[in-house]
Amino acid sequence: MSTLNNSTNIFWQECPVGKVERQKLLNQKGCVVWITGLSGSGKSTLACSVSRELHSKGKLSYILDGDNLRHGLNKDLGFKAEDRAENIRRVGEVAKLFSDAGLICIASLISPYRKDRDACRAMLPDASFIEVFMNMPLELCESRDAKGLYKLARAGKIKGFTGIDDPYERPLNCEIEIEQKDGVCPKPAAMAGQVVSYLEEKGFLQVE
Ligand SMILES: Nc1ncnc2c1ncn2[C@@H]1O[C@H](COP(=O)(O)OS(=O)(=O)O)[C@@H](OP(=O)(O)O)[C@H]1O
Ligand SMILES: Nc1ncnc2c1ncn2[C@@H]1O[C@H](COP(=O)(O)OP(=O)(O)O)[C@@H](O)[C@H]1O
Repeated sequence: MSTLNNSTNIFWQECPVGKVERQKLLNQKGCVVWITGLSGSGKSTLACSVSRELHSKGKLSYILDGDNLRHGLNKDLGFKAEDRAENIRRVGEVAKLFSDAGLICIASLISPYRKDRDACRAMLPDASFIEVFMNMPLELCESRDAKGLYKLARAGKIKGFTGIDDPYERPLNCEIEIEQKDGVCPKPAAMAGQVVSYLEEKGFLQVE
């Protein structure tokens, strides 16, 4: 029987060093911090700030940024729903590997569909998928328009832009929500503090 076109006759190879041993080495627990939200909501800013804060505490993290991964791993994908689903699935699988390696993996993607995010959650061991919702109003994201994409979307030059003519499904049960206080967005360090405090409280930054 030909095995050229499918993944049959494959076997799981056990590795000599396990996740628990890697976590001991690093004195931290592997997990995935999954940041979701509109373009311009501050996902990358938060990811960078969390990573920097963790680094200063001697904790190893790695950022998987949607925009960056679309330059390589996901360069064959566009923005229709099935491409976004495949984008999220692949990043979920990569995040799972980083988490298994013992790292705090910070994934920063719009990830607009609840079922795609939930599928990533289901790939990870219990409680190690930490969904962070950048709950920023569209008006704020659009006013920032750091890349000029909202302007192009409003002009009809980009079709299917999230929040304009493509959906964004808000999380129903996220672990962390970042939102404005009295109409003001918290500073990046404060947003990162919220995430790092959560990781500390849940015991991800040390092993017993
Ligand atoms: N149609 C459309 N809709 C949304 N975003 C678009 C689109 N076209 C290009 N971009 C740029 O792609 C970045 C989002 O990539 P993601 O991989 O995070 O998207 S997704 O999770 O698959 O929905 C997004 O980056 P961020 O602004 O950092 O979110 C945009 O720069
Ligand atoms: N907490 C914040 N306070 C002020 N400006 C912010 C904050 N977070 C992000 N920004 C700014 O908003 C713009 C979009 O942020 P970015 O992190 O690129 O968003 P996203 O990754 O969700 O597209 C950037 O110019 C960034 O400097």
